Amino acid sequence: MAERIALACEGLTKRFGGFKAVDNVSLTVREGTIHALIGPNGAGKTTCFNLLTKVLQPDAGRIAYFGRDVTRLQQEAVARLGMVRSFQISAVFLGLTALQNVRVALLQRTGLGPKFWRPARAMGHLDGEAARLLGEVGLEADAGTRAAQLPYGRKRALEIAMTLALDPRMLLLDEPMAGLGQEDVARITALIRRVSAHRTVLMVEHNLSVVSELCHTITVLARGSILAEGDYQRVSTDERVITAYMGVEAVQEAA
Ligand SMILES: Nc1ncnc2c1ncn2[C@@H]1O[C@H](COP(=O)(O)OP(=O)(O)OP(=O)(O)O)[C@@H](O)[C@H]1O
Repeated sequence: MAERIALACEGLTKRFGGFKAVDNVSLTVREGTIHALIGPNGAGKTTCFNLLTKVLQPDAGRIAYFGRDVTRLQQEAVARLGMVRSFQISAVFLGLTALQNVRVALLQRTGLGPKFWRPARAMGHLDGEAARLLGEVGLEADAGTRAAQLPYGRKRALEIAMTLALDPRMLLLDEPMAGLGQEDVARITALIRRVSAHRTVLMVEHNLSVVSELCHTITVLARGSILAEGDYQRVSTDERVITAYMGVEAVQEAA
């Protein structure tokens, strides 16, 4: 069977004033793979990710999701097509329990988001599904715990459960390991691998050992352009990639 392309962009460009933060980037994310966007600081990863996730509009280029042109669609519209950017920890309601937070995300999927201040009884039918999603991320025992009380790694897992509540076919994760300690990194790595079964994942990630362990394809950006692409073995031995990373380190050391 022919391999399908989940997400593709062509000639993606974004300027801030006269500066091109993303310069003519074309990449394809194959269905069912975990694909990473890496690169030294200031490479344009976040800008590129924000373009792909519809937070920013490109100045040039086009984006296709499963063959459909989504370049001009809003974030909510692409989410309805199954392309979902992860909830940020800041989007978690700290005063609500883990279960209630997932319920809020489920309401968003059903289009009832803005009306979620409704009697608890009226939302009870969502609790089964919310509990199942908490189980999927290993938080079943924390269903009744207020999000404020959850340790950071568990908040990250809750964030993933809330993202899964939107029933994504493709997950877009923005630095999922940021701020996590060693043990949590291992847990969240395993969790992403688990939830990526039957889904496609694109992630921006600084932690290269996680990238090497988890990702099938890696796109390396530097100065807004693609420097190299391939599996970890290939990109990590690419002279241009080594120079790009070392160059930045050398500049930082000298500063
Ligand atoms: N809103 C903006 N206005 C002006 N310049 C911006 C803006 N956003 C990003 N830039 C610039 O674009 C370049 C790429 O930034 P971006 O945040 O995309 O890089 P990055 O690879 O994600 O970096 P980091 O790893 O440090 O997060 C940087 O030089 C940055 O200063």
